[in-house]
Amino acid sequence: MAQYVQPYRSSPEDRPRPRNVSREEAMKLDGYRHACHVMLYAPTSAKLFDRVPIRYIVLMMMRFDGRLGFPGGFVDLRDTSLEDGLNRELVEELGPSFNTLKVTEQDFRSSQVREMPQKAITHFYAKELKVEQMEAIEKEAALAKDHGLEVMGLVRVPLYTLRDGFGGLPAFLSNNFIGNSKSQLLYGLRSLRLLREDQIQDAIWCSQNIQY
Ligand SMILES: O=c1[nH]cnc2c1ncn2[C@H]1C[C@H](O)[C@@H](COP(=O)(O)OP(=O)(O)O)O1
Repeated sequence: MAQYVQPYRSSPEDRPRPRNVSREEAMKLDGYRHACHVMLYAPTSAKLFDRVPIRYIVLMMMRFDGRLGFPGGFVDLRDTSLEDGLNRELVEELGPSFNTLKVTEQDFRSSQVREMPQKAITHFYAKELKVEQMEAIEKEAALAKDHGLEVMGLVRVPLYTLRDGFGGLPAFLSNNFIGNSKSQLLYGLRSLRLLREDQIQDAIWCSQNIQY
């Protein structure tokens, strides 16, 4: 359930940055809420315009607040584990597939602690699927409980950069992202080697320096 939180009044540079912690350390910290989100991805041989390789389908969503983020949400560790709580959120946001297609501890990638706007730990997961599973999730999501409410729609992340130097991943990165989901996306692309480091750096640079 989304909660209203007082907006930031400080400039971005003044805000404390989230820090990486191990899963073990994260689980020992007191006084923090835990949120879990997952990057679902699937290798594909599809080509845009029969020419530009899509390479991977990577799923994010447009949230109720107009920002991009990954599926998932807050998990109450008093009555569930991180992964059970995450799968429950996924059923609400994406549909019943996640009663069987479960995200597990093996899909865990990282934890980050933040102090503002409220003390929270964000746990990030990534799960590889087959194209057919991904397409089934996309179809099913329109019938999920949260569709049109907390989830305005699923989006695929373009991993290519078009000839104009901005279309594709750079333009996508210039959107507004919730919390640390943009750094989670870049971390996921990097650590799973869905893109090379130079491709990621170029896309970040173009997203900040070129606008069409
Ligand atoms: O994709 C995300 N990556 C990191 N942090 C995220 C992401 N999406 C939301 N958040 C933040 C925002 C909130 O502080 C918490 C939980 O938000 P949400 O997913 O909207 O969860 P509820 O529906 O409120 O349970 O994580």
